[in-house]
Amino acid sequence: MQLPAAQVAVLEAANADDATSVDAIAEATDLPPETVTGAVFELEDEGLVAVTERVDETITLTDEGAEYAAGDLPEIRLYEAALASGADDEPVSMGQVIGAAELDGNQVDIALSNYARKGYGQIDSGEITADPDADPDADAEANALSVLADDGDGDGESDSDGELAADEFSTEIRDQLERRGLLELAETTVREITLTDDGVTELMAGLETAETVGQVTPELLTGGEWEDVEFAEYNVEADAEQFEGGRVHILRQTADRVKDVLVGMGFQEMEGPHVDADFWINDSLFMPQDHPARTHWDRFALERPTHIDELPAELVERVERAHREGVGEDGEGYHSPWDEDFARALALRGHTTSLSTRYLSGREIGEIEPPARFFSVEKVYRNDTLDPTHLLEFFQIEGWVMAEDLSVRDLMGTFEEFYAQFGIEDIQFKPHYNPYTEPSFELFGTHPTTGELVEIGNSGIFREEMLEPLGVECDVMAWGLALERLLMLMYGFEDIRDIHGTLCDLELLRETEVTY
Ligand SMILES: N[C@@H](Cc1ccccc1)C(=O)O
Repeated sequence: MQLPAAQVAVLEAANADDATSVDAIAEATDLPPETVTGAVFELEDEGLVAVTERVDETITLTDEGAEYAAGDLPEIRLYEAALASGADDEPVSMGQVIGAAELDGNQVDIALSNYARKGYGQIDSGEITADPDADPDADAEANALSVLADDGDGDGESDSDGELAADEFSTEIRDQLERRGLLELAETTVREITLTDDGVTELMAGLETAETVGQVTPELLTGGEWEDVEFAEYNVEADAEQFEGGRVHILRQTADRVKDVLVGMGFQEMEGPHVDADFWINDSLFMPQDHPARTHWDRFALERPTHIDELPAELVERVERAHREGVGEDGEGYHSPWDEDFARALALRGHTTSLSTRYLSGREIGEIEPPARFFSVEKVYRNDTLDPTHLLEFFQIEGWVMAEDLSVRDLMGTFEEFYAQFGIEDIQFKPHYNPYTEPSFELFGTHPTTGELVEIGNSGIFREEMLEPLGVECDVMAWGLALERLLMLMYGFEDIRDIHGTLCDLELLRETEVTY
């Protein structure tokens, strides 16, 4: 019988009396396990081998688990230090015992949260006692860790007796250690094969290797050889190693989706600099120069160059006048200093409303006639403190609508229409204050898992004091929404750092489907 090389090798390595695992065959034949698995399925189809499958659970120590297996669990170190300082007699100060146990950082928390649970003693108002009868040698978790560490190759089988290490301690202990992040459980499918009677017969009759081709190469094609060779068949059902390919980050995918939605609602995209003059970021928005958001604590200034070369002189003059005197008959300015040099300072933009003022001023694409709608989905930078809902940079969904007569109903209706496209139907509004809008509203949505209200944006109708110097004569309603917060509402994660930075949740990034 003629068979492809891999199948011949597998048949020769298999046996009629004992089941042989795919891994053992791979080792014996020097073929990759995927190739062996493929060949095994082919041979099973041909009736030459019988295949059995079972799911094995393997246990591996994490780095932290291995560290404790080699040394001691933090709670045991705490207990031993407590004993050594006489805490079995009378309570001793926690600080002293922690120091003596040489526990650092989060190991202190780990020790404290397991100490009383395991009966090593009590911790109460800064003092610790040690139970003289507790026995670290009988600590089931420590013993399970050392069984696993002895296993050496970490394949979940103890080397000495070939039995599963998992059987040597209870599932409660195993689950506890998994919760503590000291071990990882994984399931693998083990396939074993035996030769069938037909398989034995064919083997005895002698096998020949058929020259099959697994891959089409340029040489095969150009030389015309492809016409004569026999191609190996694909088995699309065979297990294969899983490769995690690159993919577009869900934040970027959602940004693209937001752009599609806004374009669908008739908006045009704005573009502009990440580093801009304070004039465009703040002054042209009627933001007083002594506003707290303009202090060096909040903004990322530029060291080189520090100032923009040029600002439109006439516009600067009008903006300055609005700041000093206000606009219109009853107008009131800020009565505070206004300095052009301050307006020329460069910084990373803290909002993309700088793009809106650039476009509204007519400097970007010329005078804009109503009705008009513009948007951007771009990065902004703020010197905030990092926490679960704040990053130093985030994406803002900026937008504005220019028309003759706009009201708060138009603003709210636009948000309802926009968010509904992402399945968010319960937007709430709260009156707010911005120097450049009147009225102003903050937007809130409900977090899908915690049920908490999450601030998702800020909006309003631009004031006369801002629009008049820019030369805009009709109404403009505008907003800045946080893309990351929209994502939180869509996918239910609670910490923005799950999708950003070194602590991000890779599984979430790999598996989340951006649907709309
Ligand atoms: N610039 C505001 C958003 C906003 C834009 C336009 C009008 C009103 C509000 C912010 O960053 O929070």
